Amino acid sequence: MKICRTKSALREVVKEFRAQGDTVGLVPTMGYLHQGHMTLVSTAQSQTDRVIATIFVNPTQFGDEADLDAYPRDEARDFALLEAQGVDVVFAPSVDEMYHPNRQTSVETEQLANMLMGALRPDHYKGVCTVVSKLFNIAQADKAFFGEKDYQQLLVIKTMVRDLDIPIDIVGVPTVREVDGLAMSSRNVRLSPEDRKAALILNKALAYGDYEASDGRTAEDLEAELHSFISREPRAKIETIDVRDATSLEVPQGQIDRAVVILLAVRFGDVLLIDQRVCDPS
Ligand SMILES: Nc1ncnc2c1ncn2[C@@H]1O[C@H](COP(=O)(O)OP(=O)(O)OP(=O)(O)O)[C@@H](O)[C@H]1O
Ligand SMILES: CC(C)(CO)[C@@H](O)C(=O)[O-]
Ligand code: BAL
Repeated sequence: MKICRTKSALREVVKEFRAQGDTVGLVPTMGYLHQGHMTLVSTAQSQTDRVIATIFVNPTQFGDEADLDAYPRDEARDFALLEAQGVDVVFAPSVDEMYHPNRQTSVETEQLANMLMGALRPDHYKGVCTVVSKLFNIAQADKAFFGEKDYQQLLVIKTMVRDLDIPIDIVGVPTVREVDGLAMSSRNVRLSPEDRKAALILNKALAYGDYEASDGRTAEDLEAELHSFISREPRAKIETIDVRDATSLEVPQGQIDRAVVILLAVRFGDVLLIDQRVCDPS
């Protein structure tokens, strides 16, 4: 496995792959890898000849300095996992390598970036779109792979690619869960044992919501029911519960009769967890 620290080193490797006629898949991550990331990698390996994983904790998508500082990192372990899985290249640049000191350009999907998680984390999706478009430009991959767990992020990136005519296919990968149902996340290691147990309420709420969605509810009713369901867990501090159209993220009008997505953002201690589920009662 090649480790590239600079953009020019990565461009050179990609040029060699292209010369051999190989297709290239890109898996962007912020490291501290778990089985969710490894599933993105194996999906990429099944669809492209060469796979590049990137590890970069992107400061421009963190509004909260403390969240950035607390973000877990273990590069040696990440490299070992990627190598064992047969990844061709890992791109792990420094912040100075990624960003010009006088950078002036950013990318934003104006509407999608500022609703839901974007309203909760101002400028978050602007930071995501900017770094992801830079990664796309550097790696020139055929396909890029993202988790459905970060549902709004996936839609934001698909929209950016559509609006800016970026020549890449975006592939969404279903959420990988622990055996007890908790969605895998790098932030899970920061949960206390009590909060780790309490966080199981999220997946239970999604199953409950899926069942209730098919029973002639409005989105507003379902949000209220999910609110009382999750509130039964005293350690859960609800940030947002939203039931939205699964493709536009608009508020659905009237009884739910088409695919909606339930989006949860709930804090346990100081850790904000997100989870989602698409429900299609039609
Ligand atoms: N449980 C999961 N199943 C499938 N894909 C996932 C899962 N968790 C993260 N991903 C995807 O992995 C990619 C990199 O995500 P990231 O490195 O931020 O990991 P993370 O576990 O989501 O971290 P955190 O939620 O703590 O920020 C994203 O496309 C994300 O959607
Ligand atoms: C896509 C991403 C790697 C951009 O920094 C990040 O938002 C993530 O890990 O989901
Ligand atoms: N997986 C989303 C990246 C973030 O929380 O910043």
